[in-house]
Amino acid sequence: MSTLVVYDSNYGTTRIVAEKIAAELGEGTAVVSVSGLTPERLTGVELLVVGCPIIGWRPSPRMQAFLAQLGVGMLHGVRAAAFDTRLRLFIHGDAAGKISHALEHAGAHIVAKPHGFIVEGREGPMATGELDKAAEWAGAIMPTLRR
Ligand SMILES: Cc1cc2nc3c(=O)[nH]c(=O)nc-3n(C[C@H](O)[C@H](O)[C@H](O)COP(=O)(O)O)c2cc1C
Repeated sequence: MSTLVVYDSNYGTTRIVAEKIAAELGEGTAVVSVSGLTPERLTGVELLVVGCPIIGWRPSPRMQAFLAQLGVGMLHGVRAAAFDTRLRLFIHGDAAGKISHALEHAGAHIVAKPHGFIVEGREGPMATGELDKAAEWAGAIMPTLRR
């Protein structure tokens, strides 16, 4: 299966989560930054996982710009899931849900509930146990692919 993890990251924390998820999804899973990425890179991808930090209660600007390039139906036949990294705030906003919605709008079949992983501070690191949760979240995607 052709699997791609696309991430955005300002301080490197979300990249670490993306790499953890990719490792869980199996050998051969590619991990790419959203910077400079064009939708053409998604051609042939069967499983797409997308994640970024929450910035100002929504997906990071680079991720928003990428998602805006996805045309309706462009992800038809692609299975997809989304995550974000966020602070432990009372009002933290959301990126994972919004990414998931955008992927679905582009035609993807969503295979996991959007999930937010907690960072300790703006520049990271991940809060204790959150990388394990990321691995668990990714691991739960695999059985859905056999359906
Ligand atoms: C300008 C700015 C705005 C942010 N806004 C939010 C926010 O609205 N909600 C939240 O939970 N975290 C917010 N954060 C914290 C980021 O989510 C955090 O920096 C990110 O998870 C770290 O991941 P990274 O190392 O991949 O950049 C903000 C961070 C920055 C720099």
